[in-house]
Amino acid sequence: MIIIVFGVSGSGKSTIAKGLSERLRLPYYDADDFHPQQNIDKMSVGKSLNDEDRLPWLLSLADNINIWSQSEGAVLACSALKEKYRALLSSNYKTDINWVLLKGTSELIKRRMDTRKGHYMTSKLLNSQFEDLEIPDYGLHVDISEHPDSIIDKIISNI
Ligand SMILES: Nc1ncnc2c1ncn2[C@@H]1O[C@H](COP(=O)(O)OP(=O)(O)OP(=O)(O)O)[C@@H](O)[C@H]1O
Ligand SMILES: O=C(O)[C@H](O)[C@@H](O)[C@H](O)[C@H](O)CO
Repeated sequence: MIIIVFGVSGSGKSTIAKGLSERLRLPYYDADDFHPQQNIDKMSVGKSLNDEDRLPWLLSLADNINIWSQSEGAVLACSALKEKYRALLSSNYKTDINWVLLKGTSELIKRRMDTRKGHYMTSKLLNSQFEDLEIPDYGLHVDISEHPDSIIDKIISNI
């Protein structure tokens, strides 16, 4: 089984994907760990990524999803903001991906990001993340205002 937890920066993807992987006993991966260094450097100086920056990253993730789907499966935390990014992520993979969108207001997410320590991504880029986000009409959409445990329970009972 492949689950992709997606949404804007700071929406809780890593927190929720990690928790889901523990509960479901599936390996956890964070798409942040697959960015080329130049993407990390760009975000670290407060510049948002464009389609060109994201392409090699998405292609390498698509290859990995293909590999994971043939072994133990995975829970992947990945922004996957645009429809064409999600199409790329699923292009090598024959069966359906379980898409889980974390939805919340920019005020709530900004508050959480501003108290998060030691992360290269600050809330300065949050507006551009919301501008890029294309909300699909498929997948499970979950409200992030609740405690992570209740969000994880809700996801598990709906996938
Ligand atoms: N449901 C929640 N309730 C309260 N705090 C939360 C919740 N989910 C996440 N957080 C906190 O919000 C912050 C952002 O969460 P997290 O790092 O998991 O988001 P992310 O989407 O993975 O971010 P990024 O894309 O920038 O890596 C963290 O400090 C995390 O502890
Ligand atoms: O598509 C993107 O713009 C990136 O994936 C970002 O979302 C960051 O990687 C992440 O949010 C930082 O942690």
